[in-house]
Amino acid sequence: MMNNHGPAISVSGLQVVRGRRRVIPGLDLEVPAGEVVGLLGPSGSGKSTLMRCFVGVQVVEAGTVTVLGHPAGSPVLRAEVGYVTQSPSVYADLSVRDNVAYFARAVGLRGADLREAVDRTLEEVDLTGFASQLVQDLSGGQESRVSLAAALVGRPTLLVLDEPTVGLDPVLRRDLWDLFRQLAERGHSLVVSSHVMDEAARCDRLVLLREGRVLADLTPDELLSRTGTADADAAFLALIDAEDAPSHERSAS
Ligand SMILES: Nc1ncnc2c1ncn2[C@@H]1O[C@H](COP(=O)(O)OP(=O)(O)OP(=O)(O)O)[C@@H](O)[C@H]1O
Repeated sequence: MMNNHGPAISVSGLQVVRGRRRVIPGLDLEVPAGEVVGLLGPSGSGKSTLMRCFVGVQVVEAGTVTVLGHPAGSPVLRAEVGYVTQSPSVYADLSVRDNVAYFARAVGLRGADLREAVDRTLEEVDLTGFASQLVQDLSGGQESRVSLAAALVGRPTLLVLDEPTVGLDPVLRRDLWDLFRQLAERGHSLVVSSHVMDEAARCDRLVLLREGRVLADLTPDELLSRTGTADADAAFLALIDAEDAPSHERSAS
């Protein structure tokens, strides 16, 4: 794991144009190291685009994105940043184990270290019983866990996970969030996007995006106390309503 004493990610003056739309008009953000940071926001608010900037696969119009002290996408970050997109990124005609072993090899693991890392990771994503099955014969939720295992196996310093719990049942979702927590306790940094507001409570920090802007950057407790609501869904709606209210109403409340 890379030694880095600064923030996991630092974004300054970021602007992104996709198609003909300025989908991120100017964004500043600091993601602390060693925490689980939830990236939340409505569909189209820019979560995936921002994650693409973190991993250096998005063309940016202006601004800087610094990851573990290096420009996003630098070759030195290749084994340090794990990224799981919304669409599966594994090989359908290989077995679960061969897929995970392939990604382990790609980050330099060999021999007994490789076997141990693959076994441990399959266990963590609850796929040990499916190790020899071809990916094309798995369910959607199982396949997305193979993608997660592929990103996890090299124990990257930073994990960027785009909606990793979509399509999973409540037990698996809970187990994965427990795993994210354990990884953060061991010093890894995680950025996890989600539509599911009840997952917000499991994060150390929340970044709420709206139309490519940071609407709020706070802890789950701060979110609830600032909005006076009982759950993250209601809190998010309250923040949006507050932003949309005419300014005289906002200052009166
Ligand atoms: N390839 C593309 N070309 C043009 N516009 C795009 C492209 N991909 C995304 N966009 C636009 O960029 C904006 C942000 O999209 P993005 O996928 O980052 O949002 P999101 O918050 O991840 O959404 P969701 O939760 O639905 O996945 C949207 O307005 C979307 O229409």
